[in-house]
Amino acid sequence: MAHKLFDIEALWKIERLGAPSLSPDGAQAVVPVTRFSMADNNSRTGLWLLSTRGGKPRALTHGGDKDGQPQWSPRGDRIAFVGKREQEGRKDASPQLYVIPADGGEARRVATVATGLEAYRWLPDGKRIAAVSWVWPQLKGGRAQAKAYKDFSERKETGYVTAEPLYRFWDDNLPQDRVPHLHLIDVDSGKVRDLFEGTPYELRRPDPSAENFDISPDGERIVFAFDPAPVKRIDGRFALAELQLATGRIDVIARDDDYDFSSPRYSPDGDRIAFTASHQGRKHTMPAQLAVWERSRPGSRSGRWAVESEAWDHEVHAPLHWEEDGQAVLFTAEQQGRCHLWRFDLPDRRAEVVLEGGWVHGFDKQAGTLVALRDSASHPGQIVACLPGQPPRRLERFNDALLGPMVWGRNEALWIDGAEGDKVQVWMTYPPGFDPKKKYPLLHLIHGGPHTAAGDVWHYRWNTELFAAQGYVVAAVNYHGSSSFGYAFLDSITHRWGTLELQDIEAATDALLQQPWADPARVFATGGSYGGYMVAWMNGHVDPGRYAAYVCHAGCFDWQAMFADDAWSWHAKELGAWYWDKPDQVAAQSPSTYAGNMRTPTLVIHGAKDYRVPDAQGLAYYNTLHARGVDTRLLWFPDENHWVLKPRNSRLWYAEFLAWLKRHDPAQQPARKRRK
Ligand SMILES: CSCC[C@H](NC=O)C(=O)N[C@@H](CC(C)C)C(=O)N[C@@H](Cc1ccccc1)C(=O)O
Repeated sequence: MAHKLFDIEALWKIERLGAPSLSPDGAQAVVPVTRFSMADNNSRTGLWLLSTRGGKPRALTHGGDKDGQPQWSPRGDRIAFVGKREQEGRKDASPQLYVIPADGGEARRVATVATGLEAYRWLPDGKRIAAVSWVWPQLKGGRAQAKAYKDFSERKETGYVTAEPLYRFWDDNLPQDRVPHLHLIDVDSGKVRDLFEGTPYELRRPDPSAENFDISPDGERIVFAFDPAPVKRIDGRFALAELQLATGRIDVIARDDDYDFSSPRYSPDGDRIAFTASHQGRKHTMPAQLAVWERSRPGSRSGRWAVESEAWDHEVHAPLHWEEDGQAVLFTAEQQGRCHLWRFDLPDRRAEVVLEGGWVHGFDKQAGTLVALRDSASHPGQIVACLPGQPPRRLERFNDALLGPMVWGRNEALWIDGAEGDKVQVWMTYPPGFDPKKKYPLLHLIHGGPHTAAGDVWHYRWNTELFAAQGYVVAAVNYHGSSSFGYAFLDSITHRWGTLELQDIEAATDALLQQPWADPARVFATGGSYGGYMVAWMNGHVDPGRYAAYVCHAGCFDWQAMFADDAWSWHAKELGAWYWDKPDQVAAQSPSTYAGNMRTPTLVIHGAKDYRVPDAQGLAYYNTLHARGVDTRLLWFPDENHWVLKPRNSRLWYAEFLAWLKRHDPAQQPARKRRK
């Protein structure tokens, strides 16, 4: 068999799988599968059925181009999903809810909601669905909403007016006069009722998802997380409320102004609610922990809550999933650059790994069968099933024919001595056929966050295998501040951004340059977002010549100007000051302050739709380097956000990135230039 090197064309041919939903008997999973076209520069998502008992995957939907969020009905006869389709001559202007028989057939639009539908959950009777739609809260009835939506869509003005502190998020201009309400939809008649109409309640505005609410097993109540503050901010502290479906009555059941609550899930008997609680009053960096609210007595509207995982130094990720016996909760959590699926035993307050990562991104469990979406640094997402007493087994081979003939680089985690005398983890990917007796260039990929982690995970935008296939030894340092190494490590950089992280990256460079394969003239550092901040910081702090070139993608350059972004209050907490109170403290943590030292060639990349790190940051850095006569180049995307997501733009991104490294790699210069 001919061996091929992994490249950008192959990367975009990968079929990307989404989170699975299981049938109630656990026999089948439904998953969204997205295929991209480099030629057409777009993607289509369809739904596939995978048997957990054996048998080939079957395509369930064909009609739409973005069929997502599939969920099996409680009786197992139907599958709901959200799509934008054309049916009976009517094309959806906004995403709508569809149902399709689980054994195949035609999908049917359940209802037409002018304001569109997003996240949803089935009610246990299988006849109703609770779904989120953004509505004008002062209006009453679907007709008034539809008229307002039509007027808004057809208006000729493009300007937005707002007095909100949270008016955009990532790349989304949050619809300033609309708020996310829960609606109840009758699946047969298509009748829709706004459950929050006439109340002050709304779901969370940034990305309202199905994690924000849950339906009781008897179908009589809905618990949801809401922000009790009259003015909604990005760092709101959420409480829990319960709605009685029969009467519409809403009771606040858990509120503590020191805590932020999220992701409530009813226990199988409906008398307890698991949720995540982050002790924001103690510090803004506090992780989400597992908490449980317990009803005072069956049927009661009052209860008490407690944090259950306080002694377990891990952040709990939603979704939460109760085990059938009500004794334990499943969720994912990171540990040392991996993300496993855990089972947290409530009586013992003890966590154990149920499915190891790589990285577990989504899962479901029904009737004793578990399915999960899992990837690693050496393969993209795969669906695996765990049947009782059996090892995990793959349910599909979507990408095997494409990726099987490729030669892959080896991945491993090393530990080095980093800042503060701490051991620091470095994820390495070596070029295919790596020979330690030969010389190789070293490429740092510096992760963002800062409170995220590089790890055993498949990345489409910073793909370590793709860079390794180009001959680089790739190093991704989990510097101080990274998640997955405990709270003290994560919080260690607060109010002193840049310092410990730089020591860790430099310590990794020192340690790797000791290796016989490392070529000291061919060391590069690149990063995105907070990783982009770090390479700009390095340009101002590290002697020129140590790194041959940098690549700064969506990097933060000046924290005062970063006040224009969507998360402005969060930076002030991380930096330790508002810029008007302690301008020196903020300036001391800004790369722009050290511009006078910057001499290393830098490729600057930014997207104009980036509201998280506005493109003025990248442009200011690029202009600064020009003004200083430093070799620089700008790759600017008018239509991309914080992340470059379109196939053609991604191909351009990788091409420019690699060309920049090559241009500054002494071993890749024409012989005449090298002799000079
Ligand atoms: C409430 S704001 C949370 C900020 C978040 N940090 C997480 O640790 C974040 O957006 N960080 C940016 C940089 C920041 C503007 C200084 C960042 O580095 N983003 C990274 C990492 C990331 C990925 C996914 C979700 C959140 C962060 C990136 O976009 O790649």
